[in-house]
Amino acid sequence: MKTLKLKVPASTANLGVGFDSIGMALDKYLEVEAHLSADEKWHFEHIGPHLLGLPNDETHYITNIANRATEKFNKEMPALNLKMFSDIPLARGLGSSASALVTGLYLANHFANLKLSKYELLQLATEIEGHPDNVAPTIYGGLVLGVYDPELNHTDVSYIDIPKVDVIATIPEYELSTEKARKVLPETLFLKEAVKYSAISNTMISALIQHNYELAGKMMMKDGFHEPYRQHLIPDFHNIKQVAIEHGAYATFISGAGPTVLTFIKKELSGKLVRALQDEFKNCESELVTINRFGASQEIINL
Ligand SMILES: Nc1ncnc2c1ncn2[C@@H]1O[C@H](COP(=O)(O)OP(=O)(O)O)[C@@H](O)[C@H]1O
Ligand SMILES: N[C@@H](CCOP(=O)(O)O)C(=O)O
Repeated sequence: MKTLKLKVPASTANLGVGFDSIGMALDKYLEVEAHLSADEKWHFEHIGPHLLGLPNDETHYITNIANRATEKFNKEMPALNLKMFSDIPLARGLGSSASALVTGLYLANHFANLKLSKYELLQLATEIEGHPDNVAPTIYGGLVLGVYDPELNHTDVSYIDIPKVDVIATIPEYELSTEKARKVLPETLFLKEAVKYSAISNTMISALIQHNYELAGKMMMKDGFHEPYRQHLIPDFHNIKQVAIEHGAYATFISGAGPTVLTFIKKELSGKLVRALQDEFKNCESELVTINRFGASQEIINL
């Protein structure tokens, strides 16, 4: 039986100061095997702890996305049988919903024969998500910067080299939905503030391009777009940052909408810090995560 196999990475959005614009793909994955359903109904089999509680019929988010994509191109989405495994914890700021969204689009592209390019998949993904910072690295891999213009319904993206640093994710055991974490943000900023924080963001990117991680890290921790409004939702944030800085980290910031906290640190220092974080914050899982360079991948196999 012809089966589509997808491997779709996690992501960390914002990188401190790039709210809704900057993101990086991580080596954690949503993996899916899909084939046409014999009884024309959707069936999901979830393997592993991270997908617990998700529906196993057509009410699934992935079905919804696949149907939306096919309707847009006046095609029909056939029902599928899916087996899914994920090591991306849900609602932790590691882009689980973006990986599900991208999965839905890849399924539609293949099974409804939409023939969309990666560029077009990105346009569609951003139109649905409203910002490219998770979906762009999920599709392309690496570190991606982007902007979505809702009036033109168009997304532009650009890439820079992935930083040569070690990355530590400190993942709390509780969930924080992006929806809730967006509700605490202000509607507007004064021009003076917007100028200040976009200047910080510009400087951060330039420093990353020059591999000046001291300066990039300093800028990453001066965010004014989201972190000040969200940090109260993550009670350990301040202390995690403190421990990381004491261990020589370049920067510690909220991953996506949180509650995961991400740290950039020199390769020589990362082992000691990850063990210290694990010892100190027992209600969190602290782990070294690598950066994914290639984005979502697919292959067709005969099972
Ligand atoms: N593989 C998946 N299949 C279906 N729905 C998913 C999947 N992954 C995530 N979701 C949905 O997305 C929600 C989490 O999204 P969100 O709050 O944006 O957090 P994050 O994307 O940071 O993990 C989950 O509670 C679930 O409803
Ligand atoms: N820019 C968004 C990113 C949300 O990322 P997620 O991984 O938490 O879904 C935001 O900060 O709200």
